[in-house]
Amino acid sequence: MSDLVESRADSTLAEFTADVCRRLASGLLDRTGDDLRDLVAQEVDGLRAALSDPSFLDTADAPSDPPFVSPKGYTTINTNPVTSRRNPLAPLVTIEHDGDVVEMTTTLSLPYQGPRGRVHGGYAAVLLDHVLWHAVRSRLDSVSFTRSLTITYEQALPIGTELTMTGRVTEIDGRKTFAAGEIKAGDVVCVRGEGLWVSPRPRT
Ligand SMILES: CCCCC/C=C\C/C=C\C/C=C\C/C=C\CCCC(=O)SCCNC(=O)CCNC(=O)[C@H](O)C(C)(C)COP(=O)(O)OP(=O)(O)OC[C@H]1O[C@@H](n2cnc3c(N)ncnc32)[C@H](O)[C@@H]1OP(=O)(O)O
Repeated sequence: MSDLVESRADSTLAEFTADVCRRLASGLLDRTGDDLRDLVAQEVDGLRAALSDPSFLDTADAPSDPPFVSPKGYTTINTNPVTSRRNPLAPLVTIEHDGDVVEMTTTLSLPYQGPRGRVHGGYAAVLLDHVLWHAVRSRLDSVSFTRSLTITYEQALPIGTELTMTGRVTEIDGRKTFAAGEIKAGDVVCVRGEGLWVSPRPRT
């Protein structure tokens, strides 16, 4: 990462706007009528205040995902639908590396619901893909892509409860890296995943 291409205030405004979008996306699914109107009005007021008076925004913390100029000279924004604070599709997650194990936590709200009260299985796969990719990435110098991912849904994965995703590499064989992990709600393993990540063939 190198030069910033936007002021800190503008990056903070962008992330504040993404948070507004997250709250609206949830509110649209659990509020109706006047309750929904109140939420929309409150968020619109917040956006207006943030635009007209920068001191409205809490700038104590540095923006999580400011755009930057990459070492290759491209202006880059983290678009990732799991981790980017600037992408309203991404829930707020923490990611920590502990030796070879990567741990990610998040709590998912209604926009991620499949069956009532349960996380959509496809999004559970997204979370596992991401945490396993991080585990793979931490062991390789090269880029790698998910080639296969097998998901086993053992228990309902709850909405509104903190989830912990863990991932670890199980084998490296040339361009192939195998990884496995799980998603827990509390102490209960709800979803398991295992897969293969392949680095592209070196250019000849
Ligand atoms: C890039 C940024 C880096 C910097 C990062 C820095 C900060 C990070 C910040 C933010 C995060 C950024 C990004 C993270 C994003 C997402 C994370 C999740 C990951 C993804 O979301 S990623 C998208 C989905 N993914 C794809 O878009 C892949 C599409 N695909 C391909 O692009 C090709 O498929 C490719 C190139 C992968 C391989 O192509 P290929 O032609 O080289 O492969 P080939 O067929 O040769 O297979 C090779 C060997 O695997 C064996 N093999 C194959 N299948 C097997 C199986 N099922 N089981 C056992 N073995 C298997 C073969 O038998 C052979 O083995 P052997 O070599 O021993 O013969």
